[in-house]
Amino acid sequence: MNITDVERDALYKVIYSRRDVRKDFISKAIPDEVLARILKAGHHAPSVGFMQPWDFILVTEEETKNALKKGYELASVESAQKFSEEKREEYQSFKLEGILEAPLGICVTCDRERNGPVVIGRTIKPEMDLYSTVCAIQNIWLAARAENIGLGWVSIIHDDVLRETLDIPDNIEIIAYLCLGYVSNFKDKPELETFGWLPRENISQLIHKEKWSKKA
Ligand SMILES: Cc1cc2c(cc1C)N(C[C@H](O)[C@H](O)[C@H](O)COP(=O)(O)O)c1[nH]c(=O)[nH]c(=O)c1N2
Repeated sequence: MNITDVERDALYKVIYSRRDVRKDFISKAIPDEVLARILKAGHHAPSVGFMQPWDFILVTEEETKNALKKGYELASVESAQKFSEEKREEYQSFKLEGILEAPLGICVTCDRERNGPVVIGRTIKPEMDLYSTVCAIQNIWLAARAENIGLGWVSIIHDDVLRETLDIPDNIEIIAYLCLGYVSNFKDKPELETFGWLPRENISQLIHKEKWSKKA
């Protein structure tokens, strides 16, 4: 099956216009069939040895979100201490989660024992199952954008808060908590770029020819 030029352009449009979204969520519910498409896109990600180690916990209840938001707030205070004094205030001014505002949360986990213990491609680098799960997350992120749904990744929260609140067994690795919902707009650039926190790296500085020491 060939991809047409129009289809190719649509894919790049989705890639370049995807954003990490933490605000501007609107109250429109995500229809079940749309969510099913997004999750199926995640489930069709590549995975080491076709291990498919992921699970998706869907969070919609206010009480659950409130518990996670509390966890975020504690972790955010803890995180702020790690920044230099001059950066701290700016860090604290950023909105880095949309746990309560987003209608849907998805916790993505990795079952490190699934289809194991010996998995093709994971014998030498066991962490490949974690990376596979991140591939699923990227598919979800892009599929959500293609559905005009914003998604924000919240990693400023301790695993034990997610584990206890969502009843996740000890042998299951927690990879991400994602906040999803329709939004009033998608920004053109990463917020951290707009606010001058960091610029986008120059890609030519990241491409090496044959050896690390030789830049393209
Ligand atoms: C693994 C991981 C973890 C996080 C993120 C991303 C990824 C990949 N990002 C989003 C991140 O800040 C964002 O992707 C970059 O700033 C680039 O912006 P766009 O995603 O292009 O909009 C993110 N953002 C945020 O506000 N709170 C967070 O806890 C996190 N955590």
